[in-house]
Amino acid sequence: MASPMIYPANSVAEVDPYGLSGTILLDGETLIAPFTLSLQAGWTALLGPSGSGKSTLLRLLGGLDCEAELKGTRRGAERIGWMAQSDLMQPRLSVLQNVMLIEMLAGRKPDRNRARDLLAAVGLSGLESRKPSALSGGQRQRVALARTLMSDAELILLDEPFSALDPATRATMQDLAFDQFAGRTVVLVTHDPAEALRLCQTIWGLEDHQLQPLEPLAGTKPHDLADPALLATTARLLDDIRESA
Ligand SMILES: Nc1ncnc2c1ncn2[C@@H]1O[C@H](COP(=O)(O)OP(=O)(O)OP(=O)(O)O)[C@@H](O)[C@H]1O
Repeated sequence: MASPMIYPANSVAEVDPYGLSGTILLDGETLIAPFTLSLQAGWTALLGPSGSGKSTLLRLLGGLDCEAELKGTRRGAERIGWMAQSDLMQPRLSVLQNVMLIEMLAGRKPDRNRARDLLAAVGLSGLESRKPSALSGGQRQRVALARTLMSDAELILLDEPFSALDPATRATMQDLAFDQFAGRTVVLVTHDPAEALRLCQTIWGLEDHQLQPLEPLAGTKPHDLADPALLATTARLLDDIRESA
């Protein structure tokens, strides 16, 4: 039998470095009641209905500007990889320049070959010189994903990154992101129970101002789309969500 892993008490912060705890207030009212969110390497989902506060929680975790206020503590990263719900495309820049934008803004020399490779990986080869206005919504979302994949930050925050994609492309992009972000700490905001179960080792449900742990699906991620356990657990989770709505 393998001996248990023992961490010295003062190394806890290294093991579990990111998190958020406290209460989130919006206009003086409780948006999210007292909670503790502690993040480990790997994928964590924030699942919940529209307006429950998922994006707000993600923004606060990233230390980004927000209407809401955290009464509590944040353990964030110095640098984050951030994919917003809106694609944040710069309309005057080409697709390729948009993929390299974060590096350019940070004054780093962008890796043009990597940006091209990532555009190919998201299925957009040949569109490098187009302007964002000449792309479909799903194509724009894939440009935004390629831009986030350029990040070498340890903490990656994804706000509904696959929402505009057709089911086949969505699964391919989920697999790509899962592969590319291996070893990092990823927080995924989603409405989709199947997406959360397929990718995430930890799932938090946000509803009625409460953040509560939900049971993830055991086994190696990402789960096959046709995995019977994934289908059955998704159906059960959807039923639970509909019952509590
Ligand atoms: N800029 C803002 N000013 C005032 N209230 C805001 C602002 N942005 C969001 N809110 C409010 O904060 C609450 C939480 O919004 P948030 O965007 O975090 O929810 P969400 O769960 O991410 O929703 P969705 O799934 O629809 O994106 C909502 O009641 C929303 O109306």
